[in-house]
Amino acid sequence: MAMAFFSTFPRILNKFKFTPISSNISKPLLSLPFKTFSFLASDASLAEGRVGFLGLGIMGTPMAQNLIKAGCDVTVWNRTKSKCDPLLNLGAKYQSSPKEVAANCDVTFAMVADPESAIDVACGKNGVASGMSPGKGYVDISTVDGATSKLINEHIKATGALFLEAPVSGSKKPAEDAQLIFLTAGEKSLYDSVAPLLDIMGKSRFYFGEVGNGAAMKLIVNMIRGSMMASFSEGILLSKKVGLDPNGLIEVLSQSAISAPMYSHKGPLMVKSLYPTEAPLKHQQKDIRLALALAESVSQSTPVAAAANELFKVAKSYGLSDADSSAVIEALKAKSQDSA
Ligand SMILES: NC(=O)C1=CN([C@@H]2O[C@H](COP(=O)(O)OP(=O)(O)OC[C@H]3O[C@@H](n4cnc5c(N)ncnc54)[C@H](OP(=O)(O)O)[C@@H]3O)[C@@H](O)[C@H]2O)C=CC1
Ligand SMILES: O=CC(=O)O
Repeated sequence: MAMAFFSTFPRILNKFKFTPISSNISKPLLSLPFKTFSFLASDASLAEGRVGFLGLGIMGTPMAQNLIKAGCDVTVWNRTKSKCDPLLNLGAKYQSSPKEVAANCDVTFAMVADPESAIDVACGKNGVASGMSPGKGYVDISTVDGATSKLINEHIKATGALFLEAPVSGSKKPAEDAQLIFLTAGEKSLYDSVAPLLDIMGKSRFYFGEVGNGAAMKLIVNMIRGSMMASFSEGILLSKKVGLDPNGLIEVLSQSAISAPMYSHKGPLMVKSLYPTEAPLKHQQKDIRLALALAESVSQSTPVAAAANELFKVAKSYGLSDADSSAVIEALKAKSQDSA
């Protein structure tokens, strides 16, 4: 199939002196058998590709900004229209529905909240599928389950267009700094074509084969993330209770074999009971919930994640859905007070 936009991105990248992809793929990835590398198409004679971006929340806004700053021709849409304004001020175009964005762009990205919104945006009335046609591509970056991704794939493929799922690991700051990790699966030719765009927004990318595999990888990563955050919260509170400085714990962890950037980044704020939203707690709980369903579908026992899920549910019931996921610590504080 002739994919007009496939060969257009190199032109954009040449124009803006984009770093070749091989230089920003981190080394350890090279040893993984399922990692696929792509190279840019060489025909730079076609018109520049038009890129659509749907969903301008915490993640979508900086990702779309990076595309615009790199010189891409970006058209945006968001359910709450006012969130488009900062992007329009940077030079983005606007269309009034996902359908119109898809119809006016060569490749369209979506970064929305959850399975329900991803299906709505892709398959609903005035959704992406109704604006798709052969030669176009749709890349869903939202974190959803495999069944949702497969459903969207079917709707997009029925139009003759191509589909790629590409959820990301990395939060608000990595999105701003173009340091995201893309976990993709689906149409390989679309992966190859949009690789330059993924590289504008991220630091590395994986290709996992058939649709659903990228979603599964993302859910597993975030299941681990949620369990880590719950355990870290317990550690902070326990260190306090036994008279240790929790900042000391954070320092020790940072030098230890179990150090994680998340602990150093969020820990000092958690000690001060501050939870500026980077990764909304409701999304973290959604990810563990979906990961638990995935585990159940293959009869894999996940008791640690199940316990973490309960804690996130308690935090949600305390009105912390829109706080950062680190606010899960509040659920433990409340628990200790309840039992005191
Ligand atoms: N924040 C993070 O650290 C990370 C988030 N993710 C995942 O990325 C996705 C987006 O996250 P994030 O940007 O943080 O979330 P936000 O809550 O900040 O943004 C959610 C976006 O989804 C849109 N949306 C919600 N419901 C609908 C709907 N029914 N129809 C159309 N649009 C809808 C919102 O529109 P509106 O503005 O109108 O509400 C908004 O643009 C989620 O799947 C999340 O799990 C992945 C990695 C990291
Ligand atoms: O979804 C959040 C992340 O840090 O990844």
